[in-house]
Amino acid sequence: MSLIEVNNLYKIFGPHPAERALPMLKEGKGKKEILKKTGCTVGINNASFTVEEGEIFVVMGLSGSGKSTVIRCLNRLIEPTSGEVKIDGEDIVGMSKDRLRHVRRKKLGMVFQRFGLLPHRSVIDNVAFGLEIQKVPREERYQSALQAIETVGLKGYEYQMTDELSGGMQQRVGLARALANDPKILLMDEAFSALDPLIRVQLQDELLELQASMHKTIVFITHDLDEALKLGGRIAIMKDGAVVQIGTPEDILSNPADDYVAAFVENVDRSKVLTASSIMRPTDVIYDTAGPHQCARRMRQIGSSTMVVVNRDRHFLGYVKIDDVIHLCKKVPSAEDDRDKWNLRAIIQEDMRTADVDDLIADMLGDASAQSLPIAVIEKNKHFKGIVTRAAILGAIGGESET
Ligand SMILES: Nc1ncnc2c1ncn2[C@@H]1O[C@H](COP(=O)(O)OP(=O)(O)OP(=O)(O)O)[C@@H](O)[C@H]1O
Repeated sequence: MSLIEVNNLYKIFGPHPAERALPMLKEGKGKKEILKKTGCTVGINNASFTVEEGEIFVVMGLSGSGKSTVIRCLNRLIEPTSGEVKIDGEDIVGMSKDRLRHVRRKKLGMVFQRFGLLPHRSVIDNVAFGLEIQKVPREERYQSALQAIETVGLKGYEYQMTDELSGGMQQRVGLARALANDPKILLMDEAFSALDPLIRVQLQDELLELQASMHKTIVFITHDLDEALKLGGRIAIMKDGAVVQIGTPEDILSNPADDYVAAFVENVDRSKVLTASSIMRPTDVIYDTAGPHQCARRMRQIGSSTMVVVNRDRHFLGYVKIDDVIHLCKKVPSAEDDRDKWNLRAIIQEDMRTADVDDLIADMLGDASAQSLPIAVIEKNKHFKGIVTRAAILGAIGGESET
């Protein structure tokens, strides 16, 4: 089950939207015509998407495309005109006020662009504010607040007044306040947009780092494509209230759904968002306990002149070349028992480059050692996943293809 599920969501602002404007919108009438004939503004037009537990889901679009309206429908700060919004399986659209308050407190945290802090209160009292409203005893709420403050890197600033802090630090307080409740879901509306570019990049990096340990589910709104590509596991692109495409950064760059998305991503440097996992292919491997004859046979079978060697746990160890294998074969009598004494460990080369599954790999093009050999793609624990060739990298970033 998805943690957030939005089905056929509509929001129209203005007088009696459900009576005239909604049917017109469903008939396919445009935003301008509806405004002219009914005085109503279309905010969201039939949006459907799901957000999975633990992902960063970015909603991106130009100003006025409906991003803020969508995120505010997720916690019902805005009442949808029609449609379904399920949080953890519960439809919040028809939910009672009491239940909604409970869901907001326990499951949803929100971080705004303008930090929304209480200026004359200390950092800790701002962070603990939500818990204070919930009448959580002082000691308990301070404990949760201190932990959240430490998480966002503000330890030592607990008793500073928030209006004495820089913009970047205030935004950390905003984030800590949302985290203090330990919500499952963080809703972040243009959270970094008001910050200086350098601070903004720093907070993006920190958010990714935090996410690696916190595993929250994050809905992040931005109008900035670079930010969307950097943070988003998946990105929904909005235009005139409608979701025009949902996909991973690679999907969106490689297969834009329409001319609008294509124009949006036209000038993106693809090499910046290319990940090893998107262009690697699984490949045959040989275990380090194998003997040279066995390896030579396998290489002949698959017609390859290099072969990746892994250990029993599929940890990447290195590679062997056919010439070295044959050389070793000549020394070793062909017998199955060559294994123990003459296994491949003797000739494993260790300088084949490796890249994490999610590493950016374009810089490898510039490295001479990557030119002829493929790159081994590994997980953080060294578990071998597959290989990436130089031709695959060039193909993916639109350069000339080589074989
Ligand atoms: N309270 C409101 N009353 C009337 N129209 C509204 C209201 N809030 C939003 N709208 C309209 O709904 C549409 C979507 O607005 P929304 O603020 O969701 O867009 P956005 O993509 O978040 O833009 P921005 O980045 O500028 O905030 C716009 O046409 C906007 O004018």
